[in-house]
Amino acid sequence: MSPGSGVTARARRWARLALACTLGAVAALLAASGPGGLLILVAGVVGAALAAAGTWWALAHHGVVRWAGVLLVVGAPVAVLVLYTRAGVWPAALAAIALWGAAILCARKALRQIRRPHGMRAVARALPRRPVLIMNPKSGGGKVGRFALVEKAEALGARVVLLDPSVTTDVAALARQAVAEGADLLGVAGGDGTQARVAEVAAEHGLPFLVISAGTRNHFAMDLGLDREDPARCLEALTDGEELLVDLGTVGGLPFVNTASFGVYAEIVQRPEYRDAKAGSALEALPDLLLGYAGHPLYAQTDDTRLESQQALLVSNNPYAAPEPTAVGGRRPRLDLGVLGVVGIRVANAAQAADIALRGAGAASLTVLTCSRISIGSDTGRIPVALDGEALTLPAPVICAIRPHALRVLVPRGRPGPPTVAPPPDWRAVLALAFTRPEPGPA
Ligand SMILES: Nc1ncnc2c1ncn2[C@@H]1O[C@H](COP(=O)(O)OP(=O)(O)OP(=O)(O)O)[C@@H](O)[C@H]1O
Repeated sequence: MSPGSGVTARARRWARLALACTLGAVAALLAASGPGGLLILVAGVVGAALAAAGTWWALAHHGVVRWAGVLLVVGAPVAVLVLYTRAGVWPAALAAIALWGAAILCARKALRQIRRPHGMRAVARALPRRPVLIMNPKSGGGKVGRFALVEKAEALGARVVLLDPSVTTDVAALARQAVAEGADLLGVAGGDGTQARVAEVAAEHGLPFLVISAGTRNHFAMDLGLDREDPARCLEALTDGEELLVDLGTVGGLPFVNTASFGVYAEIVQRPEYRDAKAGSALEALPDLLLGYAGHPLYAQTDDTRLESQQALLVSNNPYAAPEPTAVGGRRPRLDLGVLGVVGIRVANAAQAADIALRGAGAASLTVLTCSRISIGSDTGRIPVALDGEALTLPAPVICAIRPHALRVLVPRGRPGPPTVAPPPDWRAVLALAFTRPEPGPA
């Protein structure tokens, strides 16, 4: 939307406040005695760049270099604070940082006012009469038992199929059998990988699908706006539900609901020790993967863009709001835009890591785009993929695509809704907003 359309007086006030705070931050820098303002600015930027470079050395190396990196991550911000104090500029620095923070908050608030209402639109549907729910008793460390999901679901008239934790069950086959026996809704209490496999069967048969947030991470449930603290609340959809029509991603013909990750992260989750000691195993493996990756880089081709020598590629079912590698636990504001989100990462040294810390999604080592289809290749015959966090390898090239509005998801009408997303502020839009005449509001 252009800033001129639908601009309200309130949006303009927030935009002007954002600009006033920005000017205030600049004034605080100028007010610092002598070259103090420049010192604050330069020391701040250098400190952030050094901390990012330290992060790179800590992740991409072993031994002494790793420890030197850790020292830099901790030491750089401390050194900046000491410098501010010794130069007597800390009050000005504090004021500048506080005003800059306020400017960003106001800018986001202004932009939120002009954004079109963006929740996914739910429609009323007849409630299911023969729902079948597949539950994994081991998911989320035993949430099925802890929240009495079997008893609660059966009390609402659902048939529950409990997975046997001692064997790996083909859940798609179970779901197909349930459909053959007359199920009119399929649901899963389990991790996102299991959700994807059963969701595909539901989509294939045009049946509604119920997501029960009984996994550990529950990213799909989060972006659907479901309750992640109490999975039992997802069952309310069986008696008071409505439907969302969402997209499904496919990788080499396999379904995914959140992400397909190629490269460094995919290599880490292939390791058998990953499930038991996730952080430790990742730290052990990262140096080889990051620095040794030159041997088998990834390349990718969309309809109009080619990406060369990528270390990691993250393909998501709809784009993330803040597509930066530092935006851990990101969110997708919508799951029904009919496009894949793609983030390509190519970091070879500490300077490029620092560039990402300073410029975020604008850094040269990051590529952020959306597309409806992407082909991913490598000079090896098979490519490791983490599909909704689960490890597999697929023959290259791997084709990722989106199936728009393929899945009907039944959600409770009283769901909490997704947490609000704060995208990075677009200052050109804020500037335009601040000086645009507001449109007359409704009577
Ligand atoms: N089809 C299956 N049959 C039997 N066991 C399974 C099946 N799928 C997963 N498991 C096992 O169940 C456990 C829980 O996995 P699941 O992915 O459901 O939840 P989680 O790991 O707690 O959540 P998340 O996927 O969010 O990390 C794992 O040990 C996994 O190996």
